[in-house]
Amino acid sequence: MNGPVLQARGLCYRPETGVSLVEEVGIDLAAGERLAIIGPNGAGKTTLLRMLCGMLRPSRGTVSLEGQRLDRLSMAERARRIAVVGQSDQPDPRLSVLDYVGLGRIPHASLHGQADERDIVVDALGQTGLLPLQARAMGSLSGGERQRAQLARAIAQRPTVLFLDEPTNHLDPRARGELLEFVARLGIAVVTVLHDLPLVAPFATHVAVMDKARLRALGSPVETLTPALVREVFSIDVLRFPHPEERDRELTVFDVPIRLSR
Ligand SMILES: Nc1ncnc2c1ncn2[C@@H]1O[C@H](COP(=O)(O)OP(=O)(O)OP(=O)(O)O)[C@@H](O)[C@H]1O
Repeated sequence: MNGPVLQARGLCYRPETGVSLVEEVGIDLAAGERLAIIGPNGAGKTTLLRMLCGMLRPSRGTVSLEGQRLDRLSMAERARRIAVVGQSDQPDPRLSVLDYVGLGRIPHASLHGQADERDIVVDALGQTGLLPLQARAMGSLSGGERQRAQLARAIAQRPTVLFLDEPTNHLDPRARGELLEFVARLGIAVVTVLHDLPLVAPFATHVAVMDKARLRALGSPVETLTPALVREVFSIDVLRFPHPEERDRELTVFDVPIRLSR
């Protein structure tokens, strides 16, 4: 399809009591595009993500999935087309990794044969490197392994749009890059909250910069991660240098000052 797979118009969220947490956000995402939502703590990133994936009803505005209003789709239809890996997901610690990843197939259960279902689950385990751990209990996994299992469950869902909230939490630096590379290779539309600024440009095709409940900028990484905007929103400097060994690469340094008095 040519139009956006995910479209948001005039999204606002204001709890019954209190100030607005998200104001007037509009977003278009086409198939295969990857949107990183960045911004300081408390800027409204997770609130925006939760509205985009249908977990939170906007106070105003609409979200559409492949041209259909999200709030008019049945729960089953949403579950077939949207997968979410949230920050506070608490997988049942007694489930085996295999059974947990298999939960991703529940929305599709009546549509395929048992053998196909099992192949899809095994494929998701294989893609995330979890085949050797498939018999382990979820409660016995390390933070990084659990993160991968959650991603495997989401992949097994075969969604149109994948939503991730800080997916690189709990992962070491190398694993962070590998996870995002893997997600990018899926080729589907992805929306992720990301705190790892150095990984934003290599991963995302689009960046939404949230600050104080508002969309401060929306565009490509080059358009949005400018030194002026990064300084204004995050209060840190961003510096770019030619890579000393690879001629076509630039190194970007986010200069986070830790000044200890002696
Ligand atoms: N239901 C709610 N009622 C009142 N305030 C809320 C509610 N949900 C979130 N907040 C507040 O709204 C602000 C934005 O929260 P949100 O989780 O969207 O921020 P965030 O940008 O994802 O932050 P972080 O980077 O710290 O995870 C925070 O100050 C949070 O405490």
